[in-house]
Parts: sequence; C-alpha cells; structure tokens
Amino acid sequence: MSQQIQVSGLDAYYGKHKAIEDISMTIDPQSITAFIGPSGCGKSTFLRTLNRMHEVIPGARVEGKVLLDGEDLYAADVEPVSVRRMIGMVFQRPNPFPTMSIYENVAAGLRLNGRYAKSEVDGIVEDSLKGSNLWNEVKDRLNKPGAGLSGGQQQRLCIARAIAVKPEVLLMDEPCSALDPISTLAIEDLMAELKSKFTIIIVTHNMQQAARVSDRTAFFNLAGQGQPGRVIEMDDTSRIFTNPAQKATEDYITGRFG
Ligand SMILES: Nc1ncnc2c1ncn2[C@@H]1O[C@H](COP(=O)(O)OP(=O)(O)OP(=O)(O)O)[C@@H](O)[C@H]1O
Repeated sequence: MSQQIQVSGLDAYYGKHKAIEDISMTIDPQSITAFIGPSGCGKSTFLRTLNRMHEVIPGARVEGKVLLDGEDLYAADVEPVSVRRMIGMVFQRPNPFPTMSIYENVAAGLRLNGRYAKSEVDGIVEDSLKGSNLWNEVKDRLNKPGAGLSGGQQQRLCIARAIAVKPEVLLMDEPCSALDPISTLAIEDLMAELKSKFTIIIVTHNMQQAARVSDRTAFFNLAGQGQPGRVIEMDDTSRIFTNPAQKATEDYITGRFG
C-alpha cells in the first residue's frame, strides 16, 4: 500500500477556457497536502481532475497525466467509476442523501460496489462511523435520517460514507467552510487520524487550517488576469508558512492579496 499520486503536465479546460495549466506535482502517500490560493485559481478544478470528476461537466476535459501508484488514471481502459471508488471525495457542504437513514448513508457506496452480507455491511458501517469519530453520537439512532444531524455531524457522516468503500485517497474540497469552529476542529482531528490510512488532499481558504493540518502545501495562483491557474510553489507546510521561495506566496500568506 503506497497511495502516491504523480501528476505531470496537466491542463484542464471548460470548453475553450483553460482553467489550469501545466501542473506537475508528487503527492506523498499517507500524508495531508493542502491546496491554497486566491479564489478562481483552479484549486477545486485540479482536485476534481484527480478522481475524474472534472469530466462529468459537459465540455470539460483534461490533458496530461495522473498516476496513482504508477497506474495512469486516464488510460483508455480505466473506468472513471473505479477511479472514484479508489479516490473518494468530501464536499464543501455536507451532502448526506436526504431521504436515507444514517446507516443507509454509510452503506450507500457499498451497495454500488458489490454484494455484501447484512452482517458484513453492519460491520463496515460501524467501523466507518468509528473511523469518522461519529459512532458514539449516532449508535442509538442509526435508522434516523442523516439529514437530522448537525452540520458537523453530517460532514463526519459524509466522511464515513467516503471511507466505507475503502478508498486509497480522500479529496476534501473546503470540508469545513460551512462548519462552526468546534466542528471544524473535530474534522481537523479526524484528518490527522485518517492520514495513517489514506492519502488526504484538502482545498482550504483557511490559512491557519492549512498550517495546522497539512504536511505539504501547494500555492496556486493565476498566471495573470484572464490566464489559467498554476502551481507557484509546493513545499513542506512549515517552509511555505515561514520561508517561502516565491514572493507571491509570501504576499498571499501574509494577507497582502487574495
Ligand atoms: N463548472 C464550470 N464551468 C465553467 N467554468 C468553471 C466551472 N467551474 C469553475 N470554472 C472556472 O474555472 C476557474 C477555476 O475555478 P475553481 O473553482 O477551480 O477555482 P478555485 O481556486 O477552486 O476557486 P475558489 O477558491 O473560489 O473555490 C475559474 O475561472 C472558474 O470560473
């Protein structure tokens, strides 16, 4: 189990609009990588190219390579659905399936991915809810609607749903931006625990969050007005926040722009 991602020469388009350009990076296994940068510079777009979610948007396409442990995720014989099972995603707004119970929300992905005995599903649901630090809060009401939980609980339910199918990588697109500070800390603690099992990539606008949770940070910026987004600098998080190599990175993290 390695779970390393290597990206080379990646461009992503919406129709004729090139949103990101020439992105190359290596993402270390079982670590947390943060993507930071001003609004519109392509962080979410890039994140979605990593599990082939970008191409579900009509007219959207990707050029370049994404390798997971050496396997080309864009090879002709690779099914996007299998990529999305290996590389799960958690979104900005908690999005439990509104009509499903807590239990069914976690089991939903399993049902798409094969046949399991009821006892097996029970075990995976319990392990996933324990893994997302939600079990103790919901174990007595598993058959109640997921939509009845608080925002922070719903986000941990979505994380349980994502890890139930045992992905290799977890993509998190501003997972705390709709949450209060206590729920945010709960998710950050959870990420620190989950990184022993998964490679985690998080897009965040919260600089303190990037500094607190991530091992490596990539700073994205536009090449210029109307130009595509690029990675300006990627390094150990401690270095990016204390002694970045690029002036644009320093200007951004010190709040001079963005
Ligand atoms: N569905 C879409 N259709 C067309 N263009 C899009 C779409 N989504 C994003 N874009 C464009 O792609 C560029 C990058 O957007 P993206 O959302 O990836 O940036 P971001 O850095 O994640 O921004 P934010 O921090 O505000 O979430 C922008 O110019 C945006 O307008």
